Amino acid sequence: MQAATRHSAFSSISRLLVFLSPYRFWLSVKLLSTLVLAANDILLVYIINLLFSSTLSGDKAGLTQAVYLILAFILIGVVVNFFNVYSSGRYSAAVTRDIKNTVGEHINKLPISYMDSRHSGDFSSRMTNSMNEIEGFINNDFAALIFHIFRVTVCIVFMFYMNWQLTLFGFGVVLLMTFLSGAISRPLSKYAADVQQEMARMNTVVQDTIGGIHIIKSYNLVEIMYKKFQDLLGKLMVNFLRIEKRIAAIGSVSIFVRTAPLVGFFLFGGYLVSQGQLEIGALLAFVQFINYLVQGMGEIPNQISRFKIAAGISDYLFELLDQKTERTEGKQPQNLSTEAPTIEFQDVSFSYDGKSQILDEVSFSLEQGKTIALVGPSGSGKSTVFKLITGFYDYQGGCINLYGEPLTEWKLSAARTLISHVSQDTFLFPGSIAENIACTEDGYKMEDVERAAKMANIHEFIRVLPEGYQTLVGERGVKLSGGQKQRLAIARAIMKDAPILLLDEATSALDTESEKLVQEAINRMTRNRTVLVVAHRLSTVMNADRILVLNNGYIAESGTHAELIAQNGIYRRLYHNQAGSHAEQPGQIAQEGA
Ligand SMILES: Nc1ncnc2c1ncn2[C@@H]1O[C@H](COP(=O)(O)OP(=O)(O)OP(=O)(O)O)[C@@H](O)[C@H]1O
Repeated sequence: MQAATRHSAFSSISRLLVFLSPYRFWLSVKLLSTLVLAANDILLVYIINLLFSSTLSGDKAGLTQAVYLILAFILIGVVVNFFNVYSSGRYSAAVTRDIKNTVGEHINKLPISYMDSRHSGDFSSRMTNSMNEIEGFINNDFAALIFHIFRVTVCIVFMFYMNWQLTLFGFGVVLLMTFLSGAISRPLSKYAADVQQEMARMNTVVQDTIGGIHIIKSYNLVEIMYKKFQDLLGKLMVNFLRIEKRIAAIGSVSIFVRTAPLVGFFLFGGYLVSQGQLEIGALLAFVQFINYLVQGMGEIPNQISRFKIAAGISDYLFELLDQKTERTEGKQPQNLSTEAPTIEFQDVSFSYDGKSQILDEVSFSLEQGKTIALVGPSGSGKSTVFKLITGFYDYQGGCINLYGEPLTEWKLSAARTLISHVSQDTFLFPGSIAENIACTEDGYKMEDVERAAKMANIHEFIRVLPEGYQTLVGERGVKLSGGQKQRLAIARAIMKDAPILLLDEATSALDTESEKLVQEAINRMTRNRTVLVVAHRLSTVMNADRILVLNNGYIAESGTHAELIAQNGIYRRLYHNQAGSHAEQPGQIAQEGA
């Protein structure tokens, strides 16, 4: 996993603020109430001063005024505190929801090339752990920082006004503390981002373990996965401890900062009172100011640490938002040419990593209504051809045309409406069988779903299930057999009714009955469609209008079954290898290496 690009803490936090802007009203209530609460604390100092001065001088009017002010202080505290807490509750949940929506929407638009380079656990970690931290920050931490900065500033102004010598002493300590806590808290953003990454890695291992539990158990890999988990937990602990150590150090500095000014104050303040240069009421007010000051000086470094942690986490979260999304503009499927080939590759070259060439100037043309079978050794690039047609990856050389128009000019989602892709690995959404066949956001008609299921030879199986089409399929369809999943995928493609079919025939061995049902379903599905098939079944290969043999990234042979057998090349060898070992069975032609 790449580390998130580090920005300055302020620029990272300013990205969060953009999400706060729709909730300006409640944010303003939070800020205003925070300032009023800080001002109320200053009012308390005034009340203390007034109370003592009036008591010592016997000023009854002053005493009455002090009592009224105490009542006002309590009333303001109660009412404003309510709005202070309520307002942040109002916007923080909404902001978190908005950020999650934005990030979630962005993830959906990210190109497959980016998704392939990440693990799904990484995405879920960003959506959960990172979001919890950010919610805490916008709910409380940033307002606490403003509160203390404001109160400390006002305190300093008043303290200078009351006695500048005593204030200067406190100031020296403040500067020392700021320097120390800044130095200590600087690496916190980095540690926080590291912790998030460790957490993401842990999610990844947990997801892998759960997803692959059958394989893990059957290969006795439980110990290995557990060890991986333990290692990551260990690394996480190290990072947590580093953060805790820093926070503890910051806490120790805070204790020093709390006590040092007080000691100095009492010595120097007592001297000034004894000299008659300071009133006792003013001295007590000064005590309270000092109290606020040291509280602030203790809290501000902590809040700055939280600020830096939040900045590190937002960097990590927003790194996703900085990724370029797929093309959303371009040609729509209107007035499709009836003459142009459905799919045309013109000297297409492609590499995943910019180093090893997977396709090297591949050219072919698939006419409307025809079937081309792609065969070739494992890893020769057959599935990659599909990925390029569906626009999952950008090719580096040549041109791919759909209905005579370059793919690069198509709106990608529009091009995909023309394509049904049946892959080897059928993904089943958590939901009912009917929903899995319909696969659409819009409503669907049950008779259409049933018609597709009948054509795919899966209707009889579904019909006898206790809940029929409403039966829920578990995560990744564990309750269905391989053949049933394949037929469900075929029903899905029939239901989509797209003119182009990309069919990656499953290589998993099926029993004869299941094989027959799947083959019938494929025959019905491919009728009247333009088909590009990665073929493993002999019947599919032999019935194709043309066969392309991919080898080492280029098309080594091309022709009908009869032509290629006559050529005495790779195809003939593949065919005879297979016919030799599976003379009576279809299947596995492409996998039997050349
Ligand atoms: N996302 C990816 N990133 C990097 N390399 C990849 C990626 N997907 C596939 N490859 C590599 O590209 C090459 C071609 O893979 P591809 O899946 O297209 O082969 P294939 O002919 O379909 O193989 P098979 O018949 O085994 O499914 C392989 O060397 C594979 O390792």
